[in-house]
Amino acid sequence: MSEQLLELSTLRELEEKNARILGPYTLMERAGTAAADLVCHLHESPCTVTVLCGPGNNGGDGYVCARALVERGYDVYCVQVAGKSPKEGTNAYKAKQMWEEIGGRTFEDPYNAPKSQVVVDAIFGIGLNKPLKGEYIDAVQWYNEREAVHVSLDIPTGLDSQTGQWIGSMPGCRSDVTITFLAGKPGLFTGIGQEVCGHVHTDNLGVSIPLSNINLVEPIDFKSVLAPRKLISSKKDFGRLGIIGGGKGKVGAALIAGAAALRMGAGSVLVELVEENLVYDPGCPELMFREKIDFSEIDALVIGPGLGFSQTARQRLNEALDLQIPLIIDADALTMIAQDSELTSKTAQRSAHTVLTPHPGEAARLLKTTVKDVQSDRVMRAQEISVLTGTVTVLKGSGTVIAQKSGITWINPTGTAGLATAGSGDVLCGMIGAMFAQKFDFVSAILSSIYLHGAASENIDCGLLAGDIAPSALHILQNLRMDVKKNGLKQLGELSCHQRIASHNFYSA
Ligand SMILES: NC(=O)C1=CN([C@@H]2O[C@H](COP(=O)(O)OP(=O)(O)OC[C@H]3O[C@@H](n4cnc5c(N)ncnc54)[C@H](O)[C@@H]3O)[C@@H](O)[C@H]2O)[C@@H](O)CC1
Ligand SMILES: Nc1ncnc2c1ncn2[C@@H]1O[C@H](COP(=O)(O)OP(=O)(O)O)[C@@H](O)[C@H]1O
Ligand SMILES: [K+]
Repeated sequence: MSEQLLELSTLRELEEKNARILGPYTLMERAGTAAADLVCHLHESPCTVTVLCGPGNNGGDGYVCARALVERGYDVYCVQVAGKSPKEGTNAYKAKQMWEEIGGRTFEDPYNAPKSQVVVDAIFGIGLNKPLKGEYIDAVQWYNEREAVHVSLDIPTGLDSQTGQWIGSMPGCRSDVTITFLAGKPGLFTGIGQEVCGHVHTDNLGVSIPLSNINLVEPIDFKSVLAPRKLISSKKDFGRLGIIGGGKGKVGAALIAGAAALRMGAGSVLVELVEENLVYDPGCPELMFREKIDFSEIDALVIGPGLGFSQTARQRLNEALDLQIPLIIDADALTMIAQDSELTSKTAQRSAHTVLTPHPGEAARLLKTTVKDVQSDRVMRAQEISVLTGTVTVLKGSGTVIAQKSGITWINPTGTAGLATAGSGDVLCGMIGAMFAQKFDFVSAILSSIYLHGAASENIDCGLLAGDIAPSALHILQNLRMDVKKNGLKQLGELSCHQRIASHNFYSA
């Protein structure tokens, strides 16, 4: 099963329930100890560590972590940020007392702490409910400026655990690693979350986690795509994808999508260019061109890349919406739907699978709002689009959100700024189309494409060409298929490909 991401209200319920079952202080002791384990893993030989502690339970986790590290021979200092001690009688107060009982040293000003190899952010966690001010901002600045390994407990201070945005206008802590407790939170993986959390380790603190509507995409979510192909098979078995694009002067997008679809295994691809003429693409001679695709010839359709807004484009979109085959709607086709309420309701009435792949600008058009508003709560906005249009919505960007109208939602953890290059969205819709043409179940078709598209950019943050993405995604897919063939599906649940790449990169640095 993939990793569950819990919303704030569920986390609070879980916290209360387990405090009743286990006793109020147990989870804090487990969280702080898990954090100490992680620090020891990151820096095996004892070193100097400074822990910034806030006034609440996040700070309490920090004091426990500090004590556990001293017990293992580390030289540890705590900073009571803003001079605020935890309230008497709270768990955090108890944690601080136990820290003092072992002779732990606490400063009020982080600048008095000695140079440290590891700095720990235990200022605020999920309880932050208003913008940081005064000495809290100073402490965050101190943290970010240290030349050290940066570790956040539960969530980087300042980040909204739901939305992945800073609370208020001031930026918060930026970390190399975040150890998050009980379960992941959506905000760690979307918006600026992915950038400021570093690698995220989840520790469930020995507690069983309830099923959630929000999950992280992992290879186990698309196991049907990971089965090897049968030896005896023909191109017909892998379906025929149609792609409609090619508005005036915009031929490239449909060709990029078509080439990506072939790479990802579509048996064949037909391209229709509504306002341009091409009989042959020298860059990808495998593509076949049709003046007008006969819809009875195809198994799935992508419409939108470079489509333009001509009368023909609009008419083809209208016809496409009537089809009873999977439909992937991208780019200009999304804008047309956003601007025409009849097209929107026609989209919502479709009975076959429909996938919308808006970037934040297109999402804003669909919801008649601003890009800023879309980015302020990506999970919520993706869910709103999927309810409005009755589709699966893929809200692209760092931490792509995939929302079904039933409310089931995923966040994709793969991808880098290397994907911020012309045509990478065209590649994605071609990849999704290819998976539908091959008749994988719709969840696997969508999640595999998004995951592999992102993973193809791993370790590359610039200079990637759109045309590089699908070959690299295919390589990763082949490796995953080989892994599954050799070791079975079980190991996928234990360690995702992304985690494997990520942990390898970080720990080997
Ligand atoms: N949920 C759970 O079951 C567990 C929670 N634990 C820790 O507890 C944390 C949550 O603890 P809390 O609810 O005490 O919250 P925090 O420690 O995040 O915040 C503490 C308090 O600070 C105040 N505050 C909020 N924003 C502020 C601001 N801008 N300036 C000044 N004060 C502000 C609030 O009154 C809040 O209650 C988690 O993030 C996690 O680290 C762990 O101990 C393990 C178990
Ligand atoms: N910084 C980033 N981190 C992760 N993924 C990104 C980033 N920037 C872009 N992407 C991905 O690249 C693709 C860009 O799509 P889109 O904006 O439609 O581009 P284009 O119109 O050029 O094809 C999307 O899949 C998006 O999720
Ligand atoms: K924190």
